[in-house]
Amino acid sequence: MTAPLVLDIDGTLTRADGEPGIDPRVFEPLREWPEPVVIATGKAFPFPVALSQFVGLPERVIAENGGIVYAEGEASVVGDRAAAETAVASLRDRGYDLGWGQPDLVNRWRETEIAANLDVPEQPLREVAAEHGLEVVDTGYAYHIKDPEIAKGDGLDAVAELLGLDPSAFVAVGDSENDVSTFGVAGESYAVANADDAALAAADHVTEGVHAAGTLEVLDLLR
Ligand SMILES: O=C(O)COP(=O)(O)O
Ligand SMILES: [Mg+2]
Repeated sequence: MTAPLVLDIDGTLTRADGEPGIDPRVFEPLREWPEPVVIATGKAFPFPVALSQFVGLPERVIAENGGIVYAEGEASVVGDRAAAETAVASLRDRGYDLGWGQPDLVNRWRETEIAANLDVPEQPLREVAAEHGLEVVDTGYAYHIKDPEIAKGDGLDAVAELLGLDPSAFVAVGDSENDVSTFGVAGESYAVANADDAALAAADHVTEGVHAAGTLEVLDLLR
């Protein structure tokens, strides 16, 4: 039976062959999906909006790990970037930067948290985050310096309410620790086979395929 979907981007809609980018095989089934499709990502707000528009989906997005939620024409911004900025200032004092170079397209449009490259040493990053009451979430694509009270799962509650749906009606697919809260809110959850230990442990099911191949499996199962 089809169900509303909540889908992560990186590691989940990405190409199964290890090449960069979204797997184009997901475009058509998502565009034709008979129920709402919510994109829930750690990326800054413009990225899931653009993905939705290019695929031809109504924009229903959870961005910045729950920091920004948009659906049915309504946006809400939870939290602000200022605390993460002060943590990053401490990081710079210790001689490190965010590792993206300039211009920094990862953080340029980010409103509620800041992301660091995985090349940045983890220990000083975690120390400066903790000094400012923040956490570091490792998505396998970036370290996110964020408010521990903000999570994709709360974003799903908010989007479901805007859609007039029970959050437990959703089927979730994801690949990393930033998807664990989504798995807790959705009624059914799938980790793709490439998922990290936290996502594998939290999911109800694990797909055979990696990345988008795993997500396509879930779509086939539900149809
Ligand atoms: O932005 C990241 O680090 C990962 O993004 P994702 O939540 O879509 O996997
Ligand atoms: Mg991911």
